[in-house]
Amino acid sequence: MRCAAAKPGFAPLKSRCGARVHVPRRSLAMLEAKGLAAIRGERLVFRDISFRLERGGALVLVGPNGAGKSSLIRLLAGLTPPAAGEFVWDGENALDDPPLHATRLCFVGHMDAIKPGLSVAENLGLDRKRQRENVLTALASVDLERFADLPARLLSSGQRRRLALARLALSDAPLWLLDEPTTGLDASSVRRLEANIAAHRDRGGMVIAATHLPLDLPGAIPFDLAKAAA
Ligand SMILES: Nc1ncnc2c1ncn2[C@@H]1O[C@H](COP(=O)(O)OP(=O)(O)OP(=O)(O)O)[C@@H](O)[C@H]1O
Repeated sequence: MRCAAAKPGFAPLKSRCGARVHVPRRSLAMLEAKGLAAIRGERLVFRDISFRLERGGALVLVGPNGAGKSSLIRLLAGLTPPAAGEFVWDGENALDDPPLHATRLCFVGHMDAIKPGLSVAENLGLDRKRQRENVLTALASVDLERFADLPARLLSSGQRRRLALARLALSDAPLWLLDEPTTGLDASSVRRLEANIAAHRDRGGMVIAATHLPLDLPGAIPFDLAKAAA
C-alpha cells in the first residue's frame, strides 16, 4: 500500500474521494459502538449494539437475511444516522464530523459501483489523479492486472467484485467496512481477500465485515445481529 511520507505523530489518510489528509495517530487507536439502534422504513431493525475494536481488530457480522448487517455497516459508514446510541472514534463521536469520518474508512458495499464504459484501470482513477503503477499494484492485489485496459463491462460478476475490492489497496483508511465482500468470488479470490485483510490488520488497520460465507479472519470477534434484532 502506498503511504505518504511519515509525519511524526500523524498518519496519512485518503478520503473516499482520494484526497490525502493527515490525522493524529491517536485517531487510529480504537472505535466503539455504544447502544446503537437503527430504524429502516419506520421499523426498528436492531437496538443496543455495543462493541469495541482496537488497532488490528476485526469484527464479523453474521445473522439471517434482514437482521440488519447492511444497515449497521451503512450506519458505521456515516451513510444513515443512528436512531439511538453513539459511534465513538478515539473518544469522540465519529459521526459528528462527516467529512473527517469519510477519511477514516473505505466502504465496499453490495453494489460494485463500476462504470461499464470505462476501462478496468480507469475505474480505479487512472487518468484522473492516480499513476498507472499504483493502479496496477491495486489490480494485482485482486489478480486483475492483465485486464487493466479492458472495458469494465466485459468483466464477469466475480471479476467486477474483485475490481470493487481493489479499491481497498488504494486506500490508506484505517477502517475497512465490507458488506458481503466474498459474494461471487472463487476460492482463490477469497484467500487473496483474506490475505489482504490480514496485511491491513498487521499495519494496525481494522475491519468490519458482514458475511453469510466463511471468511477466515484470525482472532475476529463474531457478532450475531440476530441477537440484537428488535
Ligand atoms: N431503504 C430501506 N427502506 C426500508 N426498509 C429497509 C431499507 N433497507 C433495509 N430495510 C429493511 O431493514 C431490515 C434490515 O435490512 P438489512 O439489509 O440491513 O439486512 P441484512 O442483515 O443485511 O440482510 P441480508 O443478509 O439479506 O443482506 C430489513 O427488514 C429490510 O427490509
